[in-house]
Amino acid sequence: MTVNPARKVLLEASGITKVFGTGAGQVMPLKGVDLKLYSGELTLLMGPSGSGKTTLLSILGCILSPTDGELTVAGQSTLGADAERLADIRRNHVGFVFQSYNLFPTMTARENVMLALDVRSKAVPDPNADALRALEAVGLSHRAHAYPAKLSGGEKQRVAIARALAGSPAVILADEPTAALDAENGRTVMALLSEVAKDTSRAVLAVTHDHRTLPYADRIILIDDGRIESDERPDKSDNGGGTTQVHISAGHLNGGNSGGNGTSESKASNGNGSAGSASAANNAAAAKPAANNAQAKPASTNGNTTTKPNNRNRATGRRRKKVKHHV
Ligand SMILES: Nc1ncnc2c1ncn2[C@@H]1O[C@H](COP(=O)(O)OP(=O)(O)OP(=O)(O)O)[C@@H](O)[C@H]1O
Repeated sequence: MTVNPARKVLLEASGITKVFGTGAGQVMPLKGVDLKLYSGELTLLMGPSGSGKTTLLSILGCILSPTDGELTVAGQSTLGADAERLADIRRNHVGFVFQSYNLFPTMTARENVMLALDVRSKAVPDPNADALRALEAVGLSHRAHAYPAKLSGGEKQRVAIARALAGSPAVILADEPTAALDAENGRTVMALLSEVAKDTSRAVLAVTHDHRTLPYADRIILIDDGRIESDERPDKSDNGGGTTQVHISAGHLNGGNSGGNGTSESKASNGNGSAGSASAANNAAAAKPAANNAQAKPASTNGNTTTKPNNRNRATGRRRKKVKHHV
């Protein structure tokens, strides 16, 4: 696959290590990760359970600090940053999308998006108009006044993407964005993320176990035991029949799916995966940053984990993730 020579590095991680605990209970989920995310690209991060994906995503999103190594997001180094500075970088430069959507149930789609604008620290003259533009960008302006309970799973995830886009962060990080969705909605959401990633001022990284996401990737990174094992740009070729073949030479794509050792080839169909909204995705750039520094947290979770017993996602049967939730 050809690489756009004009692409910019929007996130750079160098020598990232992470240690949890001490003594006999110590674990090191990341062992020196170097990674750059470029503008205009959708990158997938895949790997076996426990390989460090969530920990890495949390560090890249300035939720966790690395034990060692340096992270630069949109030109801002986090080296030596205290919690407040990290939060500031996160609020202004990172948008998150979670598998469980994390919408406030008592707020409409528009209000959920406006809330994200509130946490950005630049002023927005008309947050209402900006929120509506972000919803238009994901094809949901007609659902602006609907409450989450009245939205389908796919619509909820599209609202979550609008929320992530609000304020035009440089980096969008998605944690298993299709895991709770059926095939059609999963394709719609991936097509939308793929469109979102085409913006030349934005990079998108999605952690996923879902092989249905492969056709949308510009780049696939495999992590295993805290180290990057491979970093490839899939050979995307459309056979003309609406099926995109994605070829990657990774031996352990994880999730119990690809199987085999040594080289394997993953193929996935994207069908016609139309994101009715996708063409307008760039318009989300119009959703401008806003005023106060308040950290919005989902009321239902108090900003923390939503992991529940037997709370498994529809596509993989895996337990829902435990990454802290930030708007
Ligand atoms: N807060 C923590 N304290 C101690 N150990 C942790 C903590 N968070 C993660 N770990 C450990 O770090 C390792 C990597 O975990 P991580 O959640 O990053 O993996 P993952 O690739 O996201 O896994 P999965 O696909 O199952 O979600 C695991 O061994 C996990 O138990």
